[in-house]
Amino acid sequence: MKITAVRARVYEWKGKTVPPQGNFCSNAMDLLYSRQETMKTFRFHQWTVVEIETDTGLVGYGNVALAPKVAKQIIDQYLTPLVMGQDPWDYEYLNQRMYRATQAWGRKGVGMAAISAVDLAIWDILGKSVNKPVFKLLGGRTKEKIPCYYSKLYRTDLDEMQKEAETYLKQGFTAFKMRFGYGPKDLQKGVVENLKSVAAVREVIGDDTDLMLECYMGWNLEYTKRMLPKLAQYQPRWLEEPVIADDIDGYAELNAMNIIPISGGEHEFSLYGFKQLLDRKAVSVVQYDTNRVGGITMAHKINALCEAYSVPVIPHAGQMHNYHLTMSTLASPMAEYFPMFDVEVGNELFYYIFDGEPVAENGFLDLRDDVPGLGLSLKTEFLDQFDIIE
Ligand SMILES: O=C(O)[C@H](O)[C@H](O)[C@@H](O)CO
Ligand SMILES: [Mg+2]
Repeated sequence: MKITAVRARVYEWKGKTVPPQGNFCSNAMDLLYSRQETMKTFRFHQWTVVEIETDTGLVGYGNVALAPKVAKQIIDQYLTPLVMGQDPWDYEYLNQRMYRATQAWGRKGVGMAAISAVDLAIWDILGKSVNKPVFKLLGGRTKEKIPCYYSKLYRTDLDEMQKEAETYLKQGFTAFKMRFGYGPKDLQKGVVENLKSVAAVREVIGDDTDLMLECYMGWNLEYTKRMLPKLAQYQPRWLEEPVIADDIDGYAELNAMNIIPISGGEHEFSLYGFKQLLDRKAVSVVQYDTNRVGGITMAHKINALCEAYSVPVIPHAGQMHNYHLTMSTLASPMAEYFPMFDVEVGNELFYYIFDGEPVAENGFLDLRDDVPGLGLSLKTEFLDQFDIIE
């Protein structure tokens, strides 16, 4: 089998969007600007879809949501020439070829995200060529169904957050991730507001559910050290991305305090990036995203590394490319899950582009044994709400 075509298309959403409400979500820009300003950077309203065709007539789909227009340029100009005419079953060789050819500039960030999109499409083809779902090529079914956590609860009015939590508690979720709306610049008033929001959500979901807390890189080491003892009473399962991804020493210091497990990884890349996080005990939960980290080929290796280090893998964002990795390893106990919403941050844009995503029921997701490849097809229903950049 040979790769005969690679197409990278940017889907740019032009439909209705829900602007960030309230203090929405702390983030890395908060140390520079006001939240209303920083929330403008917090938009993922484009997605690049990669289609790879083979001489046997198969078509595989990959995707990338980090800097999608730049990722397209990287795919068109650098990665396509490296995979054209190649056998997709040589996926380790092809992943290494793309990774090593771009080492000078691509080993972190959008370079790896572009490689991931091509790699996902290759694995979609592999599954389709043997009529097996991708997880069956990685280790098979390790769970009857995948437990998942409801992920949203951005910081709005507390009664709105409580209503949202109640809605999804009633749908059977037993794990919830919420976002903080305040950080170091908001001083003690922000500390109080952060604690109020956690208390409000915990009050609704009860003490017998998992609660995860998301900072999205919006705090710093000093502030987090002050917050951890105050948050411990709410028994969070983890505190996510308190500092920026490059502050590995900060992660390690916070994790070593052993007050609340620190999680991260959605902004880390490659097998070596995660080896560094694990060697330095920087995180207690690894959260790579398979469409960022280097693709399925790379994520599969990281799963094995995490198993050896006894650090659980709970990939960022859910979405089918991550569910196959979670299904195929005991190192991954659960998945993140964004239900389909009006387009807000953009985490939900995936649902407007692809068909095939499983819908959570009672806090579980199922992957079918009889759907080959990644199990996705391109949705036509919302095409008129996208500008497509070929
Ligand atoms: O962990 C997550 O889901 C990400 O950090 C989100 O995609 C981001 O929108 C922050 O909530
Ligand atoms: Mg996160």
